[in-house]
Amino acid sequence: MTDLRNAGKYYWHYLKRYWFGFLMSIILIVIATWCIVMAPTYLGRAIEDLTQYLQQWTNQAMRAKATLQPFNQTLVTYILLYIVEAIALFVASLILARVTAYSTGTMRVGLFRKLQRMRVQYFDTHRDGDILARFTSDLDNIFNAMNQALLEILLAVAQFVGLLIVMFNQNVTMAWVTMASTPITLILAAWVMHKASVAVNQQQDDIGQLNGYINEQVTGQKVLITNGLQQDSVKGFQKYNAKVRQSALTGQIWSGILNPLMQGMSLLNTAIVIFFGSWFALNGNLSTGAALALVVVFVNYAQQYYQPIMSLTSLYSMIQLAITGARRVDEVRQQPDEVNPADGRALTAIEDELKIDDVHFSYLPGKEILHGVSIQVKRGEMVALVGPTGSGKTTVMNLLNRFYDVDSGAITFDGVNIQDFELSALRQHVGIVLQDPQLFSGTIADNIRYGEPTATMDRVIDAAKQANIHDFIESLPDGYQTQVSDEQSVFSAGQKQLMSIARTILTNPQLLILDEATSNVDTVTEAKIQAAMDNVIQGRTSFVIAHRLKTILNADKIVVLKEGRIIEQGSHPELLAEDGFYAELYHNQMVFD
Ligand SMILES: Nc1ncnc2c1ncn2[C@@H]1O[C@H](COP(=O)(O)OP(=O)(O)OP(=O)(O)O)[C@@H](O)[C@H]1O
Repeated sequence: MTDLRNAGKYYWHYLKRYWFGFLMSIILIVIATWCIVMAPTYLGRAIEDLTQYLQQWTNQAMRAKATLQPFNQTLVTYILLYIVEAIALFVASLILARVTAYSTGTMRVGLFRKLQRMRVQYFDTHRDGDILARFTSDLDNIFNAMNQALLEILLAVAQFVGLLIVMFNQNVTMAWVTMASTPITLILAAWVMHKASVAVNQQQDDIGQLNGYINEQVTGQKVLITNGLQQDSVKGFQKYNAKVRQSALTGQIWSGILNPLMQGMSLLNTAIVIFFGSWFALNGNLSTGAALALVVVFVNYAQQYYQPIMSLTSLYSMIQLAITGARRVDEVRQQPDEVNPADGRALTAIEDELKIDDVHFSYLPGKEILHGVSIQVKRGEMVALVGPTGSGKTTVMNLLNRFYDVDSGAITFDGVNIQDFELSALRQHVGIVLQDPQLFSGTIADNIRYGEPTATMDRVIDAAKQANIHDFIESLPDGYQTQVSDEQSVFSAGQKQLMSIARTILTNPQLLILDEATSNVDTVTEAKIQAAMDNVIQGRTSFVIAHRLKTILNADKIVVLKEGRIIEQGSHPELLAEDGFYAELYHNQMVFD
């Protein structure tokens, strides 16, 4: 029920933008419904007219007065009602198709915009495939249901209300008889629908997990091949697939029961109406024609009465998928946005110093990762973060540009808490070169100017030169205009790293964070990356997460992290003299190098 209410709110949020079209289609649907529910009364009247005509015609004295004119008139009205109904429904369906296309289009854009505003935490804790499933299967389910079911739902509701009004207008007792089976029908329907909705919810979540698994296995294909895990991968897939199959089957069975059940109830209801109608006709003081007409009209109503219920139940699995889709898409919509201060301060430069002051941080409540980390960096200095895996180096980086916010303590630029800066200004001045660089579809030039799309070609080339990748780009047949998504252009990890360094150089950040690549690159590329990093670091305040210590010997300060605590801090010679953890790490690495 909560799902239904939330889905209603979700749909209304988008439909109300197209209220005029929506209103027009509702008006047309009301007109069509009026025609549908009025038609049986004209049928009844035609029967009465015909009976009267036959009675007069069979009576010699009255035969001269017998005329078919009223019967013909009623019949023409009856036919006209169906023509108007057909036209009104056709136009309503055209308008609704347009409303659906536009509102689902807006939903897709809304979801994508939301993804761009959300906190990194969401992406860290949800699998890519599951996020993708919300764009694909969930939004498709919403679109299909709106396209095919919206008209039916509106029509069913209008028809139901219209029918009640007309029935009670015609004959109150017979109206109650027609409605007699409703409570038991509703109880049965609610029970089956509840069972189906549980299964359909499960089905969509299982599909999300299956997509997550496929995504993971496709991305990690090389790891699978090198470890000979293809068979295990298929087994894993079969496990997830079996879950989807099972929940889809359960959902289909429960949804499938609903329609035959309602058909059965409709037949039962018609039988009740015929039985009571005949009894009522025989025992009442109606003329034969009126009694006959009453039974025919209410048998017609009894069938119409269940029609809205049946059309809703036949669409039930589609509607349930759309309700579940709305829940899953709305779940994303409800996620908190990144926190941007109301009157954020502008950030133009780090003039003096950057300070990480007694920072405590946990990704998950109760599981602290950083326990009181303090680092002070003067403008233009280079700080290297070293430490065993899982010691918290990346976490410090995540806090510096507010991927996450500290639990306590503060990070300040020239004494101003970074949480007080305008978020976009902060991000603009904190450049990050990630371990695993990402290229986007477009040309190499587009990729280098990704952070500053208006940069001139001269600046792009200059950045590429500083990043030691210009010669390579020039050697390509299309140079800077080479499409990176082209199947012909597959770049090595080192080349991607260099392009990503060029991209960062172009944005000219005040603070630079380099997550040193751990991937194995050849020694020539390694030297190029090192030179590019030296270029980009030159004169800039920078944090380097170092895995190979020989790359950070010149750092102004080396900070050694272990289990989220700083255990040593100083320059390379100072730390060697201390002969502690760093010295041991260094000597061990030197042996291997
Ligand atoms: N998004 C997250 N949610 C929960 N815990 C996380 C998350 N990211 C990292 N952690 C945990 O935080 C701790 C520190 O991780 P972090 O990535 O900062 O280490 P690191 O020093 O950069 O390691 P490495 O050298 O392997 O990259 C680890 O125990 C890790 O499991």
